[in-house]
Amino acid sequence: MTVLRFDNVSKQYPGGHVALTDLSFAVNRGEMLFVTGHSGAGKSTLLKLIHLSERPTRGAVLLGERNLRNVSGRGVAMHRREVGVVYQDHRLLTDRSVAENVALPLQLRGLRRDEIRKRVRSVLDRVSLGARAEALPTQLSAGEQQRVGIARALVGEPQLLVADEPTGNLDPTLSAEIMALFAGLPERGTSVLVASHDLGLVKRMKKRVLVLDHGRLVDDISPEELADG
Ligand SMILES: Nc1ncnc2c1ncn2[C@@H]1O[C@H](COP(=O)(O)OP(=O)(O)OP(=O)(O)O)[C@@H](O)[C@H]1O
Repeated sequence: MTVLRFDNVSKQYPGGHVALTDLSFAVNRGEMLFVTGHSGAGKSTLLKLIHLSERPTRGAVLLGERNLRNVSGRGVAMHRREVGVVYQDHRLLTDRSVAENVALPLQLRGLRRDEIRKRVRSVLDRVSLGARAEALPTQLSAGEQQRVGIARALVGEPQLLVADEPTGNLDPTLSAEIMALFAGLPERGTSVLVASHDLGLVKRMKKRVLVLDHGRLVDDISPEELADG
C-alpha cells in the first residue's frame, strides 16, 4: 500500500530559484528510506512539501489517496496529525517538562487527560526516556533531547514520520542510536523518511536511498544494492 506519492513535482521559490524539478517516487506503508544529496540539493524542500510548509509549483503530492493540493485551512492541521515531523534542533519548549512537551500535540487535539498521560508514558518508554518524564529539556543530553523530539512526533501515531537532519548535532554513537530508533518504527506500520547529507551514516543503514542533485532525483537505490556494495 502506498502511503506517499510524488508525481512529477517541481518547486520554484518566489524569486525564481528552482529547488525541485520533476520529482516522482512512492513510499510504501512501513517503509524506511533516506533522501540525501549535497547542501542545497532540495532535501528540506521535499520534506516541507509533505508537511505543507511549502506547496509545489507543478505536479502532485499525495498522502494515501489525498492530493495535498486540495488541503487548506483546518485541513492543514488535520493533515499534520498524520505526518510526524522531527527537526534537527528539535524545537522543544525549555520551560516545560519532557512529558509536557510530548503531551502538547495531544492537548491541541483535545484528548482526555488520562488518555494523554497513558500515551505519553507509552511513547517515552519506546524512546527509553520513561525515567526522565519530569526533567526539563535543558537537563538532558543532546541525544536525549532528540529522542524527546521523536517522541513528540510519534505520540499522535502518524502514518508517516519525516525527519530533517535529525542527527545533525549528534556524535556518531548517538547518531547511530537515533537511526536504530527510526529503523524500528516500520515494524509498527509507520513509514519513515529521513533527510541526511551524511552519506556514511545513510549507507550503513542499508535502507532505500533517494539521491537528489540540484533538485533532481538522480538515483533511487534499493536496500539490496547497498547490501551488495
Ligand atoms: N524560502 C526559500 N526561498 C528561496 N529559495 C529557497 C528557499 N528555501 C530554500 N531555497 C533554495 O532552494 C534550494 C534547496 O534548498 P533546501 O533547503 O531544500 O536544500 P537542502 O538539500 O535541504 O540543503 P541543506 O542540506 O543545506 O539543508 C537551495 O538552493 C536554497 O537556497
